[in-house]
Amino acid sequence: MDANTLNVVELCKRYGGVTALDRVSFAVRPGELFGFVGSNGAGKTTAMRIILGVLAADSGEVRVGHAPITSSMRARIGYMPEERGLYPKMPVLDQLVYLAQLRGCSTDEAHTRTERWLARMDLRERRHDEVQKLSLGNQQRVQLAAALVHDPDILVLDEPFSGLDPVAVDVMSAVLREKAAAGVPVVFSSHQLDLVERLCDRVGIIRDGQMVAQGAVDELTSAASGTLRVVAPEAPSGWASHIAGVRVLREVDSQTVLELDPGTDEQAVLRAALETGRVTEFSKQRPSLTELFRNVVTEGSQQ
Ligand SMILES: Nc1ncnc2c1ncn2[C@@H]1O[C@H](COP(=O)(O)OP(=O)(O)OP(=O)(O)O)[C@@H](O)[C@H]1O
Repeated sequence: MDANTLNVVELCKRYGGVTALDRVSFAVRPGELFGFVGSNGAGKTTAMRIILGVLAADSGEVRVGHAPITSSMRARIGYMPEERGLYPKMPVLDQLVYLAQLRGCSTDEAHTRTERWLARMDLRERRHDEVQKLSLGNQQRVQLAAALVHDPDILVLDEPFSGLDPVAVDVMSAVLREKAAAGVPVVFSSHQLDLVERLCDRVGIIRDGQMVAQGAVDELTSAASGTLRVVAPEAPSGWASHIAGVRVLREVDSQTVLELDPGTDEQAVLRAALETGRVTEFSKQRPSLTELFRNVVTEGSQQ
């Protein structure tokens, strides 16, 4: 394992009668963008707070490489907390310089890096404004700059995209990609699954404190039961409804969309379609990450 891999091992955390985390494990390698997704209250913020040491786990461990994380390693993490946590009355420039110094930069270095991030985040004209006077999206840009200004070795961002306009989403995405390309392990939580699908190398889906799926988006969506689109112009209505392991999702004119249980033989479906006459299209559609997420989350709530 790479010495800079962020390694979360079997974390457990309870709040009274609520199990917020139940043996949650995942690893984020240098250069990897890891998307952490789950419904409200699934346990994402709790896991991130434990990584940062803001909260203690009941059991389990956070490691960097093979070594248990130390406070000096934690100081090298760039963190964007969900509750944000900037000083509302402090001007943007002073705030970033202060945070950079707090994390070990010299005064000159803190100013140079702050200027660089202000330019990158398109905040130069706002440098002397109090944070509380900025729009929410601009406060978020300052928050990202605050997480990055000390050039961290690891990035942990709690919903960095929430409330951003499309231009700011692009800026944020580009910055995260760059940091990952520079060898930083990046983990972020988000409810914007199309964005997670586009951006991330791997994702982890958490439900009620348990990691229920984890892997590359491609791997997860290709392993999931997808849908089949069949165009059979001569087929009578309901032609597929008797096939075992098959559910008819839609039937419009000659087009039928089917969902197959895992393990159902697609060739049997094709044979059944051919028995009705011509088949002009037979194609498998992978679920999107959003569909996969919905399936995983609803499966759990039906148990
Ligand atoms: N300080 C606390 N005291 C009691 N329960 C808490 C506390 N913090 C979190 N919880 C509970 O722990 C569970 C996990 O919460 P957490 O904030 O980690 O979820 P989340 O996945 O980040 O949710 P969201 O997407 O809404 O931000 C929830 O049931 C929540 O109500």
